[in-house]
Amino acid sequence: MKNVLAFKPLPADQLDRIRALHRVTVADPKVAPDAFYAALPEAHGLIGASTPIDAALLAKAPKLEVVSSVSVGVDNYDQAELRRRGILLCHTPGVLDETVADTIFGLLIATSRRFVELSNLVREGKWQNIGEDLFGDDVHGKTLGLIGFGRIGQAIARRAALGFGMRVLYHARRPVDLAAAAPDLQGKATHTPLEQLLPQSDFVVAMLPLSDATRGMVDAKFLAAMKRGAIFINGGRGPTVSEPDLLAALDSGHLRAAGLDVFTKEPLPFDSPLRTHPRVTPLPHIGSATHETRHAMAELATTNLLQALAGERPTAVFDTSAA
Ligand SMILES: NC(=O)C1=CN([C@@H]2O[C@H](COP(=O)(O)OP(=O)(O)OC[C@H]3O[C@@H](n4cnc5c(N)ncnc54)[C@H](OP(=O)(O)O)[C@@H]3O)[C@@H](O)[C@H]2O)C=CC1
Ligand SMILES: O=CC(=O)O
Repeated sequence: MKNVLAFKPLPADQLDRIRALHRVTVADPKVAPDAFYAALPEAHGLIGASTPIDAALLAKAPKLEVVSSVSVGVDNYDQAELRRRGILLCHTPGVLDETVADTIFGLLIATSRRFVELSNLVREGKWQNIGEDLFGDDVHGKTLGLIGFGRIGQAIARRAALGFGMRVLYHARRPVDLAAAAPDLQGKATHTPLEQLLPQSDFVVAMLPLSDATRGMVDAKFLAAMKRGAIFINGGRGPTVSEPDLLAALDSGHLRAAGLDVFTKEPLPFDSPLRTHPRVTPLPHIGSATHETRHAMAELATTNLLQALAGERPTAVFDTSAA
């Protein structure tokens, strides 16, 4: 029997799976720091999400064998330190792709058709004639530029190309072998250099992991290269975008709107201009937040944890060798 520290609450059925084999403490360091730090020195496994796990914290956990994240993105963890210590890092790729792609498509439609602004008109009792000044723009038939074309990017491309008749261009460091990875997208998504993708796209969606290479990638130069009147959506990680540069591009009228599920600082600070900007649709990082998908993520994270603690190779280990 080993010691597991859940740093976020887990669904009851997944906690039961762990409790059948191990001792479990549930303590979120932001909510119950005393209980969390009391359990840390004896913990063999950590499971949870959205909490930075840095070298100082890891130093207080000498027995740790595995960190199992209920997320696909693992930028919150000190990967180099985990690798140095030989601690496995596990995550939840694949099970959330369709749900996140739905969220991103919701943002495409909400921004282009001005859902929030027009819904507020109704709520405020200001619905009169809907004249040209309140019209939106079509989504179907337009050009989508995807920055990041991994599991989730491809699920977004599928909706765009097969459902909405959009032309799909994508940027990633390497072209994807569509015949092997996504045969249904063959001939429907084109690997395109950034400098050609940006001026052609009516919508640019960033679906990037956060790394040294992607931090600040969407900056003034990137935004200036976008087509005038285009819409920018960020579903990856906040720090891949320079928020001041994005605000400047919106305020100058160069960009028509932005849809943002992720921010440099989360929760979004109350004084952030992005919170109330009339042409920004902000969401509270809910890409994967459905009952079904959050449960599937917790289930995969639990499986990863139990496999690691049993000395087996977990289903979804994140490769920290590049850290
Ligand atoms: N908003 C939300 O709730 C959610 C957000 N996310 C975020 O989305 C990210 C992507 O998830 P997923 O699709 O599963 O990840 P994948 O690893 O499958 O895809 C990542 C993509 O980004 C590309 N990429 C990586 N680095 C660069 C770079 N420097 N320049 C250009 N392209 C790059 C990769 O291609 P290549 O390596 O060839 O460059 C690949 O196409 C997660 O890491 C997470 O941060 C995930 C889930 C939910
Ligand atoms: O942002 C969410 C994730 O799974 O990564």
